[in-house]
Amino acid sequence: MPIVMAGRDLMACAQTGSGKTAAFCLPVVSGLVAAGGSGVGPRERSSFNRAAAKPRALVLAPTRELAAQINEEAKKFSFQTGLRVVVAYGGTPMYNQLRDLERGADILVATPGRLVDMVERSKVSLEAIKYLVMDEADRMLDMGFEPQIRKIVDRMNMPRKSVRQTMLFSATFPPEIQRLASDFLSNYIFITVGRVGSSTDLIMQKVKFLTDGEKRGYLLDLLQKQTVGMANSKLQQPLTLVFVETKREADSLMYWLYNKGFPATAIHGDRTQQERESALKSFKTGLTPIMVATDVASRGLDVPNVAHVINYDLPKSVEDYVHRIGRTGRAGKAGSATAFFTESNHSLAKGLLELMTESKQDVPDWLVQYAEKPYYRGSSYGGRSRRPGGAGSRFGGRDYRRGSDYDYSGGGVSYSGGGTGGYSGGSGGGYSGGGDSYRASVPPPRYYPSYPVGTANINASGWD
Ligand SMILES: Nc1ncnc2c1ncn2[C@@H]1O[C@H](COP(=O)(O)OP(=O)(O)OP(=O)(O)O)[C@@H](O)[C@H]1O
Repeated sequence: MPIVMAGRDLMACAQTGSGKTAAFCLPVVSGLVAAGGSGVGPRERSSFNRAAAKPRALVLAPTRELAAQINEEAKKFSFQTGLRVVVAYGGTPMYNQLRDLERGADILVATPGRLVDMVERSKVSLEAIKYLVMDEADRMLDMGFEPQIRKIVDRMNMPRKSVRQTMLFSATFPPEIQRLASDFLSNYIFITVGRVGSSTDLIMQKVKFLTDGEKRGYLLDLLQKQTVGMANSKLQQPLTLVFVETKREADSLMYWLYNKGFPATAIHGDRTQQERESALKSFKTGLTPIMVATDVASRGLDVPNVAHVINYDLPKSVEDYVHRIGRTGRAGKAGSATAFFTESNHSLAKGLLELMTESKQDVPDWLVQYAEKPYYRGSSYGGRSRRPGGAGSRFGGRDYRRGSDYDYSGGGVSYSGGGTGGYSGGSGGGYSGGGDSYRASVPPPRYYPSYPVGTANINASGWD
């Protein structure tokens, strides 16, 4: 927050569920209010003589549900400030969103596709953007989203990077994505809580070796074991999120579970937006305490009290695994995660082993053996991710501008100031950027909390 409030660009990496939303919402709201929030964002007549909203802050998110969630949070944070927060995402008719925009927008939360559409229709102008936030920034910039993001940032009249302030947030930041992301940032500070891409050790991780044919039976066992009897003698499932690879499998598993007596719903990209939202709602409220999901639900979603994340199919990269299991163990609460590992997940073994070891989990011997066995990279490379398995480079995955490890001995917050100028933190001094890299001989100033105040037991000791 102090870095953003000091006007610096920022690449920030902190574990899932540690409160990144507040970390960007509060300083943005504060900055807009300080700049004289009018309550209605400035607007102008476009060439079609229609009002174009000119938000001063833009928050981009990769999924519609996440955009909706950030919108809700941003509204809370700007309560009684007079600022208007508006959301724009696809899958729903544009009409209501446009009506909302017509009343002005100070903060616009959007998914990239719908935003491009609105800018092209002259409903939104990006020329007044002062703050640009990319949540889940590595996903925003991976192969799927990069062209749209470049279009929004470079070719839609947005102020250039030294004029606007740009902030990227995620729990994971592979070096390749950091390199790409730095195109959008100017003289930025990179701050991490814990190691880049690590998971919180509030999550108890287990991994089970299975064949594809054994998965359903084992899933049923797990669900039966965790079913608890309630006082009114009804059986109750704790909230359980089951990740699968394909949309078809999500539907098929949902029906199968339902027929076995487990109330389940499904969320994936082939369902209508209305179906997606009602699935999420019925999961959140516990009506269907089991939700089968594809990666559309892997990032950012904050459902309180998810007790168990099951990776029925493991994802292609360790980064995706970190985000998926991060749907539990949020805001200081404990959670558990079970992964079904099959022969075809070989490429993930090394990264998974490193992650589990680092977060002090019990690692089965067979996983160690798999991690040591060579595998053929070509066939296991999975579409979207830039790297197979994510193995290896994750732990080199700190600030890519630095050649070597720069974690402080305390293991908590690390940061490095880029470029010139640097940032002069408040009390205790200790940090002034100036130059490409900074290796502290003193702990950072108290100015940098290691994790949100009031959140307990998050795995980042820091100096606070
Ligand atoms: N200081 C705090 N004290 C207690 N709870 C907090 C605090 N900050 C955030 N929270 C709560 O923690 C939860 C997780 O926050 P948030 O969704 O912002 O996490 P995140 O870091 O963005 O996670 P992800 O990487 O999964 O997107 C939310 O329910 C939020 O309300």
